[in-house]
Amino acid sequence: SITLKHGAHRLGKRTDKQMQTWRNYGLGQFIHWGVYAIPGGHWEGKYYPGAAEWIRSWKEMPKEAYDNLYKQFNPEKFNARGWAKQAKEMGAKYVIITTKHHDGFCLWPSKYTDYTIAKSPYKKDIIGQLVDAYDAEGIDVYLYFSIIDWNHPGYRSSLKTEADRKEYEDFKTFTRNQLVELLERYPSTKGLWFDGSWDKAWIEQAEFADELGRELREMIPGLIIGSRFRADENGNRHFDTNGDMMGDYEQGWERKIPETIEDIHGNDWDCVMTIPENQWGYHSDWKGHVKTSNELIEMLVKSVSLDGNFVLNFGPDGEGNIRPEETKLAAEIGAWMDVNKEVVYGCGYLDWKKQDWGYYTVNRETGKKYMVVFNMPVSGALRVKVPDNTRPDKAYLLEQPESDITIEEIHRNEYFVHYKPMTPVKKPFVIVIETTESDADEGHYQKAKT
Ligand SMILES: Cc1ccc([C@@H]2N[C@@H](C)[C@@H](O)[C@H]2O)cc1
Repeated sequence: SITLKHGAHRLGKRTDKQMQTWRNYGLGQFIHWGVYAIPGGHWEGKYYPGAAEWIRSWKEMPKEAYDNLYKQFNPEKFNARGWAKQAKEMGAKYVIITTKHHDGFCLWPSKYTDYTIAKSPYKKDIIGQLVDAYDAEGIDVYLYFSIIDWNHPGYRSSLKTEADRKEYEDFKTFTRNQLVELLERYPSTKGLWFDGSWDKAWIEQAEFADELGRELREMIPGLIIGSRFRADENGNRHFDTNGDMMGDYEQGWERKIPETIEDIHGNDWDCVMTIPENQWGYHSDWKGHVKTSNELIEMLVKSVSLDGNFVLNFGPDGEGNIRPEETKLAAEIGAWMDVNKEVVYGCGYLDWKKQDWGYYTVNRETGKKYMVVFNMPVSGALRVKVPDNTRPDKAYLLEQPESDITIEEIHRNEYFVHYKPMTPVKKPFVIVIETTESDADEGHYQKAKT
């Protein structure tokens, strides 16, 4: 590997308490809220086919009109306590809230720009109310911050001229000032979720960004920052020139989930996911597939089974309401978590061969192993392959610990867990499997000669 000044400053996973807490969350909530919720994906009767929070970039949306929307922003229905309560009932352990998206509108009264909630009819600090409400529910708060800021005069996506560079220096100072301001105003923040860091102009700022990251981490010891924040001095993002991850967890899994444990390269990671195909901010007319709670629970469990966190996005409307579709899904996920949360919280990857019926998770403290079943085989026989020297002794339904499910040995290190539900299975369910570590008994199985 080569020597880098602004590459990864740590190899391997962080082992401190704050990061252990982060690793054990399992389920998080993303909130995308801002002035883009007012048009909600439409403008003068026209339907915007893109992601609602990007409507300002739509050729049909006059920039002037968008940039004046904040003068109408007065979400009277906004109730931070209600949002936090709903997230608690869903089972979210952390929340990531947009403080400022690419449009540059600040949901907190920043003193570094007038384009903030303080200058809207609503006036009050939205971030402050959300931080207090989620803290009160015991849900850890993380702040989303977009480096891209279409409102700031010094913002550039690339630096072509000396004038660009001069302007961009102001933008860099502004960016730093806002981040320091956020951590000063909201010291209970556990981490920053950066977005909009792919511009060439920002990629050239390896030294500045590295120094800024150091300064922010100094302000809140243990602060957690993902791999999307900065590039190294060779313009490499997420992974530096030596292939080492920059930041505390990988932020590459946006609307996608790794397939195998090899895909995560031994790093912590989060998957951030939308309920429709690709809407983060509020769009009043979702098109295409809207995910069901079964799909979202499977994504959650799949993420946990591969040592990641799953963060589900909510896009409140211009009035401050969480829309009915999201409320319904939050309740369905919460009902499932009420019964099955122990397969998510504090759990991670079990190195048993993945089977078709679903996913294994294991509690990192207790070693308790779970089979989370999504696909019941017609035979009722759930195949389980165990490592050498491991023997499954007992299996029972998490919901009925007295249930005793038959385990049949069918081959060396291979078993059928026989379970035929009495009633049709409508939601994923969990079988706890207990094992004994036994010495290798050769057993009577013969390998085929081929
Ligand atoms: C191409 C693209 C740019 C920005 C995004 C932003 N990242 C998500 C977390 C949302 O904030 C979305 O606007 C998504 C796709």
